[in-house]
Amino acid sequence: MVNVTTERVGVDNTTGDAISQGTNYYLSWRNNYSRPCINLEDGTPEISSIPRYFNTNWAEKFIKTNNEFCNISNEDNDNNDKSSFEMNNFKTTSKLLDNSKLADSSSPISYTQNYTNGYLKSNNNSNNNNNNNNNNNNNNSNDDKRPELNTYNSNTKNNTHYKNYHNTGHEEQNDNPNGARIAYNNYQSRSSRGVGNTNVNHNTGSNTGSSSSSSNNNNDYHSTSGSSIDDSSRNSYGDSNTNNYYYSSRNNNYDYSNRGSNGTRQRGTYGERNRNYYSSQRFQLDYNNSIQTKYKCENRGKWEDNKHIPAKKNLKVEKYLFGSIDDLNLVTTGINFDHYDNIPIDISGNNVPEPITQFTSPPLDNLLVENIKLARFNKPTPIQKYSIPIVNQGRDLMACAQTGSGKTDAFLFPILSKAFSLGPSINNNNDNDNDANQYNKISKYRAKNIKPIILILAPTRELANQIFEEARKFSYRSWIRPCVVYGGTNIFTQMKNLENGSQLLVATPGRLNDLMERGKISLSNIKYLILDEADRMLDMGFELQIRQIVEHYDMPIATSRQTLMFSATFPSNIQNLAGDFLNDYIFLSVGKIGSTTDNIIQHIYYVRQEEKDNTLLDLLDSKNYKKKQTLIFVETKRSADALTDLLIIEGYKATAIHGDRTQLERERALTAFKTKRANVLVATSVAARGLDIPNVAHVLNYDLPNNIDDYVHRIGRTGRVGNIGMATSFFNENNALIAKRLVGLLRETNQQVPKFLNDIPRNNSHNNNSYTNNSHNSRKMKNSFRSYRQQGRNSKNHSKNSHEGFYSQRTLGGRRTERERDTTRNINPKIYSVRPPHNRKKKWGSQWGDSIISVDNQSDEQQVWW
Ligand SMILES: Nc1ncnc2c1ncn2[C@@H]1O[C@H](COP(=O)(O)OP(=O)(O)OP(=O)(O)O)[C@@H](O)[C@H]1O
Repeated sequence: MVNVTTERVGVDNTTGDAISQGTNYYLSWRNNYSRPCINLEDGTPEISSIPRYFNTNWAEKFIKTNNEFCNISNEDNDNNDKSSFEMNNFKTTSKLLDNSKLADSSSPISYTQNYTNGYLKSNNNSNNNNNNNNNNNNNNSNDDKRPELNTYNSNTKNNTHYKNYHNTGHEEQNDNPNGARIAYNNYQSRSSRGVGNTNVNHNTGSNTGSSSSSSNNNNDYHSTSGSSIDDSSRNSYGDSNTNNYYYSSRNNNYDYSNRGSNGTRQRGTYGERNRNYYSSQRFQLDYNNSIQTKYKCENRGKWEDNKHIPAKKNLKVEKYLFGSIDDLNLVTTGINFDHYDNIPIDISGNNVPEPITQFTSPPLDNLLVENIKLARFNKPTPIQKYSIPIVNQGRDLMACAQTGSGKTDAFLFPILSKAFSLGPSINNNNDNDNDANQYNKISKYRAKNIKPIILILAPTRELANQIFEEARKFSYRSWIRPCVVYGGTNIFTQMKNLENGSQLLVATPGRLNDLMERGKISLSNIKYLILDEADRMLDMGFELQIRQIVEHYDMPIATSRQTLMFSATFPSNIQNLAGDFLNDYIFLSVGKIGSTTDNIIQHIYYVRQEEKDNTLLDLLDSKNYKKKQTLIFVETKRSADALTDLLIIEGYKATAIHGDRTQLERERALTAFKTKRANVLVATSVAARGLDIPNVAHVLNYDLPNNIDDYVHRIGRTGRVGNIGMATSFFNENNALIAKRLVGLLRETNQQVPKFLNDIPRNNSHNNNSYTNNSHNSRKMKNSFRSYRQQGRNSKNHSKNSHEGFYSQRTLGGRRTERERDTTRNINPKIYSVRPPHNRKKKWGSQWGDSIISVDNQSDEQQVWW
């Protein structure tokens, strides 16, 4: 049963009067409590039961047809009205408004992308009845449904409102025009048990005084507390929580206990998650600001009469782009920066030019050198020394250099410098036109002025964004306008932004293909094609998409463009494949291919699967790691959430980034970590490559990857540009496949190799199947692990930081008591974002659950979205 049903009723969009069916404008609400606001039979309002404001104001707003979008407001409501409703931005597909389905509790409501920023308020005593009625319904409701309307109605009790309420379980950026009244609530919206919701008031603080504020609000923490309440008996908690954080914690605890041990974390998640919404208001603001600035903070030069005319300096923009010297957000070079000069260089190809030693003009453009100074780069890194003259000479390049050694600028500097001095040169090459099929012609025709000359492709959204930011920095004052397009964000906004022209486009392959299919961009003018993380871009996951971009559309052929590929790892099979896209290229490798920098101190600990949590907590509390910015890698999205929950419960400022979070959440999490508002970032492999996060002191592989290259990229998030970093990995039987390569890598970089890794039979770890197939070796390996485990158990005083193993003090001495945990929580009540557990997806319908890929070792573009 559902409690509120909707049905189409014609409404005059200027007067708000209900009119007969057949108009373009529909709106419909009534609750099934047989007090219809609107007579559904003939579409006319029943004046007696329709609140006045429904007639006067709602149509002033935007009420759109076909059940897609309604924006209803009762701004005239003077709060004395009974049964007042207010809803904003209610968007749904037609099925939601199918009355018969809604009325039928046994048939799941199957709609897609149902999205509401709903806002509902009711001050009517009689709604209490309604509410009770709803409670029953809610209790009986089927979890397989997404009970938007249940939830609405369950909240028709006194003084409740929702803001930015997203029914389908995904957080969404709210573009609710109500400004300050925006707040978030996700979890309740999914709860069909909505009684607890009735006392929730989601208040941002800025909400005070708005007509939507109700009596029991005006405190950030109140919303926190209420939001995790799950049954009616807790309403009183909700009430008393109004202004008190502590109670909110108690509510969460209460939930935990009710859920049993397994549910503890889940409820924790909900609770924390809601807290996050409010504590993260600032994140949201930051995000909005940055989006706005992203498009506004420009200072463009011109290309006129075949001359580059740089724009005047703008100190504000300069500060925004280059930061100040004490800016936390900047990565600064470390004490070992000069050691880069000692790394051996391997270079092959015809006519290799001499490396440069300084950033000077020539060979670089004057403006670029000025910008490099603004970025406070004193001298080039080895990869930059070589790549700048190579690209200047017009050569293709396949380059491999250690993580954090400045590869991004190694391709940006020379291409920007060339673009600054050469200007836009329209590609008149007809070869490509001959190849162009009908589709391409259409594409060219429609893609009027969006013809970038530089295209940079990256595997993840965050990396694409980062490269864009770097390009924006170094194209300051120039005629080049960088743009970025990636999935998970509004494609129309991106298209609109592109319409202002873009000479340098950074993209993830999926989104670029999408835009190409829509004919929004033409690649006919591309002079430089760059694949960052090239080995990843050419492996099985992306190769097809890259081929599509390079070969299917109107991009000039390899001889008519310059192609550059960069990565820290380059397996030889991928090198061969890369040859397809390159023309007479130079191969450059700084240091050993696929190796890591010895600025990273690597520890490998033997940790049994079931001891990982405790060991992690011990580690994070230990002297060497305490309060350091720590990036933790796990294998799956689910475990990322679970671990983040645990850390939050234990009082750490933790947040998570993985492919199941919305882009907004991902960006917020990253911002929180970068600005040290969160000290721990739990990530899947989606954050393994390319991300340049300042001050990551410690990378922790809670789960080791199966592939050594992934390991190299992951630990490469620390120890960048000459800084010292620390990487710790938990190793156990599950990681046998990586053991041999790991030992090799540790030796190569002069790290201590733990005995248990040495003990693993040689031929086991490098062949994927040997561990399982070769029973002799398999037994040998198991024995070796067993004796090792035994040794750990017997030795309670085992050194915590021994290279041989890490035995959790918690495991040896017992877990922390509940009280200890509470203490931590109260001392450190600031909680950061996590996403609710994934099982909710399964809960909410097979259409979601079916499409979820649980192992997140894939990048964005590969993930299946609902
Ligand atoms: N010449 C330089 N002097 C000082 N800092 C530099 C220099 N070149 C680059 N950097 C800075 O070094 C940091 C790391 O650079 P970048 O992200 O390009 O590394 P990378 O080699 O691409 O790493 P990864 O392999 O992880 O992608 C950035 O913050 C960048 O601004």
